Amino acid sequence: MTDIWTRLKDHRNAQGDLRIETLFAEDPDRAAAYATSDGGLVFDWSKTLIDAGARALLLELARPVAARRDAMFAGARINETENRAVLHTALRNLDGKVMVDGRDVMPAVRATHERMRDFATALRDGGFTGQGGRITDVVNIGIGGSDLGPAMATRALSPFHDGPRVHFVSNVDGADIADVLRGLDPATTLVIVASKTFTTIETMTNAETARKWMARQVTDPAAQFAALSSAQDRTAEWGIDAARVFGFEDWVGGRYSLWGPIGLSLMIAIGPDLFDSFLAGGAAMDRHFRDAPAERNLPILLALAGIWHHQICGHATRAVLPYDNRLARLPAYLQQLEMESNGKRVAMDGRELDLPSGPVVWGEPGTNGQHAFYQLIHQGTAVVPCEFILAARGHEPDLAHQHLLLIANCLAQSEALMRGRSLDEARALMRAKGLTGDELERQACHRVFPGNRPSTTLLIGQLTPYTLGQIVALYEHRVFVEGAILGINSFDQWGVELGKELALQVAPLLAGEPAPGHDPSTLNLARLVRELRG
Ligand SMILES: O=P(O)(O)OC[C@H]1O[C@H](O)[C@H](O)[C@@H](O)[C@@H]1O
Repeated sequence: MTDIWTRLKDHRNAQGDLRIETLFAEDPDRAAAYATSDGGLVFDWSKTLIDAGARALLLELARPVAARRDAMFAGARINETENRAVLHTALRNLDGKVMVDGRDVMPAVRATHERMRDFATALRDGGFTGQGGRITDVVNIGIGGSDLGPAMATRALSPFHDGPRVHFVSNVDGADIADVLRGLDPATTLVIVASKTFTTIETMTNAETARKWMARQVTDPAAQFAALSSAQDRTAEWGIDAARVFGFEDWVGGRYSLWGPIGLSLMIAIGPDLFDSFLAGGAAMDRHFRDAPAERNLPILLALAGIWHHQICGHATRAVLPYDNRLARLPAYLQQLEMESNGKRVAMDGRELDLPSGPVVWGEPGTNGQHAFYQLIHQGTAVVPCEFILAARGHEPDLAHQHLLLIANCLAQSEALMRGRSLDEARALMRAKGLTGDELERQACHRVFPGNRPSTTLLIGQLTPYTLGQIVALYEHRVFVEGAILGINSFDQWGVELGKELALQVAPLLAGEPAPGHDPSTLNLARLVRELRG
């Protein structure tokens, strides 16, 4: 562990039971000094125990990030275990020139983007039809990065939908596709098979099911399929016409792929111009990440707050709490982005990490979470740093009073987490209710909130394609910064392989075939399943 980590831990230890409120009392400018903004986004990290000393040390920790950031944007093969460049940023900076192995990759990126625009426009204005007429519904079949991004963003931007209805199928559980296809007309439905590798078993199984469903009603099912993939040989083999295949290169990681062809369903829903506005928001965040000094650099500050809470303070999880119902899928999206990227046990050079890697990320929109798990956040024994996300304006002018109530709840939660309620305050409350003596004491202790629980708030004006682009790129770069500081390769995902391999070996067991090498518990469970299936 380098000296700087030790100094940070020492600093935290020296803080002892310092309270966040004390930091505000000592520094009248704290609220403003720890509310960093760019491009209309405000990141308030004042309700944390990061004081001036911690801030200086954290910024020192971030110093080596710049070189790696520049290497990423320059197309260096920073994904070393897969020997790939990392250039999802090229998908949203369409005017640029990006060299990979001496070749400018941007003309091809722009050409695909144009084809996507043309296809989406044709679907939306009726230039492309199904065998039963105008396309009314689009079903995106994909999983992981080929699902979570477009599903999250499509839901987030529902006020901007003016195209065909868009649905998502991901799970290999037949219940998923059955529920989505029920009620759809195959003759007016377009199925998009989204898979970078075009080998993912869930996606290929669902795609086959959709093809059979389509074939029952239309004469040429393949004509109503499109594919998004970097494996164009496989899409052709599967029978999808190259005119409806939108490709991308291996330097776009699955969980970073929303900006290109994998975003087609979103483009169809909101239209190409608003999709470009989403890209512009992401590109603006890229410029900010590249140009802003570390002390005002939002991705760096989000990452440093994360490192402070997880690696330094030892808080095991982080809650993402969007006070925006349309961001309901954001926590799931961030789970893949953050946990698949930084949930590693070895550093880039193969040595075991001597610090914890990324935290468990979880969450639900407010105010719903308040009536479910906030009890633990306020009074449980574990400290859960909370990340609130909030838009000043909603999209329902007639319901502005509800939006104000939503905002009030969000601000109240972060205040309550920090402030808490002392035993004396709890006693006074009980006294006001007429309790006295032992009964007062017995009840009061349950009403104590320890407080001093950290939170940050990301505030935006309104959730639009542009601001969503800013937010998604912000989180991508935050993950990058955390990975760079920890020395992790944030762009591979070897940890998903073993389970996939074993699933193939377990399948014969379920059919009652001999399959050597399984443990007694798995054998027993497979036997019980066979019995229950009859
Ligand atoms: O897009 P695909 O190749 O179908 O991959 C879909 C997903 O599968 C894998 O399990 C990876 O862990 C994910 O990173 C990826 O997004």
